[in-house]
Amino acid sequence: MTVRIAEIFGPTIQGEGALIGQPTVFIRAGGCDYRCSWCDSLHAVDSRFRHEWLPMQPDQVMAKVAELSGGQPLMVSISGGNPAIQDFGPVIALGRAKGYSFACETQGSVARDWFADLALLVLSPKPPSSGQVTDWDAFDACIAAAGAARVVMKIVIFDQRDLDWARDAQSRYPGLPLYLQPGNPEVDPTLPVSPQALADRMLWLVNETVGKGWLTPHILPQLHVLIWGNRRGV
Ligand SMILES: C[S@@+](CC[C@H](N)C(=O)[O-])C[C@H]1O[C@@H](n2cnc3c(N)ncnc32)[C@H](O)[C@@H]1O
Ligand SMILES: Nc1nc2[nH]cc(C(=O)O)c2c(=O)[nH]1
Ligand code: SF4
Ligand SMILES: [Mg+2]
Repeated sequence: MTVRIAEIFGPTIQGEGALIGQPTVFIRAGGCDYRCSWCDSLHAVDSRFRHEWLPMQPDQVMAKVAELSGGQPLMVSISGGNPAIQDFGPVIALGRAKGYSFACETQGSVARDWFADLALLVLSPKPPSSGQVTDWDAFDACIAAAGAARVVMKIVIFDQRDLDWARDAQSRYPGLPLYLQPGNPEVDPTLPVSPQALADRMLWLVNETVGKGWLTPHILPQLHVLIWGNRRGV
């Protein structure tokens, strides 16, 4: 069985959420069941780019990961698109046998049994600004599928409405560690990103959460955007 792969890149650092700063290689799956208005990875979502997505066998995927990591087993981050619309079980089994561990980013719309084989499942339900609607039953199924694996929730915030929505999500899942990250409205890979604008969005988010007595979330920027802007493959 092959998987459709938009890109495999690294080693880089995990720029978002619970593993921020950790060296990792990314496997970006092609194809998504969502169409978020502000998606920063359209080259792995929009069918206009479908011709760039390569069908790969699990051993080909892991050979590329090993080449990029210099054969050193590290954390592999599976993202997309939505990797959960495909079967990454064989890739993860092969990688784990070679000493790699795996984290996966998904919106929580499709549950997979291979979630239980992850070192970390990052569930990133989409707030109102995305234009998508969360199916909480599907989200619950993702948490159940993860079993004993570590699970966190990461929510992108563009505005006050998103923040109110995130607060509801947190009260729905009080046991899930919550990571908030400011939304990046400038996702064109050919245009520069303003570090000051990134800092301003972080400041707004900190003031609207910590400053409003909301004390439990982790609030983090997209570190890779700060370093490399919207460049692909970093
Ligand atoms: C490109 S998505 C791929 C994985 C999966 N489809 C998902 O959304 O979780 C990876 C992460 O990037 C976040 N993201 C996408 N576009 C963004 C933007 N414009 N600003 C900030 N975060 C963004 C998503 O919310 C998600 O947490
Ligand atoms: N460095 C880096 N960190 C990331 N964290 C989540 C990413 C993603 O697109 O899923 C991402 C990415 O594309 N690059
Ligand atoms: S779910 Fe993720 S990959 Fe799919 S459109 Fe939204 S942000 Fe992009
Ligand atoms: Mg990204």
